[in-house]
Amino acid sequence: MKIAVIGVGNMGGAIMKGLAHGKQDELIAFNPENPRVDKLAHELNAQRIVKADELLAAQPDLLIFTTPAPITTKVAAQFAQLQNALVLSAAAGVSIQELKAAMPTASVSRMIPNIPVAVNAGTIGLTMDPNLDEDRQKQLRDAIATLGDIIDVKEEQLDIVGTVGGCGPAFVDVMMDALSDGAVMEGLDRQTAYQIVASMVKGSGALAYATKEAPAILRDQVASPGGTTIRGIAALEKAGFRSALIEAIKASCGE
Ligand SMILES: NC(=O)C1=CN([C@@H]2O[C@H](COP(=O)(O)OP(=O)(O)OC[C@H]3O[C@@H](n4cnc5c(N)ncnc54)[C@H](O)[C@@H]3O)[C@@H](O)[C@H]2O)C=CC1
Ligand SMILES: O=C(O)[C@@H]1CCC=N1
Repeated sequence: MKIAVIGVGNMGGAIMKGLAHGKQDELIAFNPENPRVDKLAHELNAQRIVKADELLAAQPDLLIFTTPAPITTKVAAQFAQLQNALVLSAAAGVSIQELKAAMPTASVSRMIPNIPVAVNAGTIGLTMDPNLDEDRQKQLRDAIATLGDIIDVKEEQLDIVGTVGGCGPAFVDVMMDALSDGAVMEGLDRQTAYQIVASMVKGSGALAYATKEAPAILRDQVASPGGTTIRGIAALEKAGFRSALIEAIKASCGE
C-alpha cells in the first residue's frame, strides 16, 4: 500500500516509524522543507515530498493527516481531487464532517493515536467512515494494525479516548520523571533509575492489560499489610495524587 503521512512532526514521525517497522508499505513523508524530516525519510527509506501537486501525482492509497489541528482542513483541501484514496485524520478535535467539507469525494475516517505507535505499542481510538464497504474497511484497518491496539469508538467518544490514550503518555512521562527524581534522591544513579522506572511501567501496563483486573485489585496485590507500599500510597493520597490525575483529564478535555 502507498501511504502518505501529511505533517511529519512528533505524531507523523511516530506513525512513519511504526509503519516502517511493521510492513513493506511504500511510505511518503509530506511536510514543508525541514532537514529533520529529510533525515527521517532517508532512515525509513520513505519518499520525501514537499509540494502538493507532486503528492497528487504520486497517487497514494491512504493519506494520514498529522498536521496541526487548526490547519488540517486547509491542508486536506489541496488533495480534494484525489480519487479513491482513503483518508485517516489524527487531528484532534477536527470532525469527519469538517474534513468531508474539505475533501467531499474522499472516504474520511478519524483516529486518535498515541506516541508509542513509534514502537508498535500504540493505543489507537478509531472511528471508521461508516460508508466504507467491508473490503475497504479491512484495507484501512490492516494498514494501521501494526501500530498497536485499535479500539473502535463512536466519533463523539474520540475526544475522551484521545485525552486518556493520546495525552496519557505525557502524564505517565511526568510520573516517571518524578519517580526517577525520588530514586536519585535516595542515591540511585539517573540512568539506572530511568531504566527501572520504564521497565516497571511497561510491566504494570502489561499485567493490567493481560489480566483485565481493576487497577485497585492489582494495587492491593502489591500493598502488603504493614508493608512499605501502603505507606507510599498513603503519602500519595495526602499529596492529592489521584485528584491531580482526575483534574488533568478534565483540563485536557477543556473543562
Ligand atoms: N503528539 C501526539 O501525541 C498526538 C498528536 N495528535 C494530532 O497530530 C497532529 C500533529 O501533532 P504533533 O505531531 O504533536 O505536532 P507537530 O507540530 O510535532 O507536527 C506537525 C507537523 O505538521 C507540519 N506541517 C505544518 N504545516 C503543514 C502543511 N501545510 N502541510 C504539511 N505539513 C505541515 C509541521 O512542519 C510539523 O512537522 C495534531 O493534529 C494533533 O492533534 C493526535 C494524537 C496524539
Ligand atoms: O496535545 C495534543 O493536542 C495532542 C492530542 C492528543 C495528544 N496530543
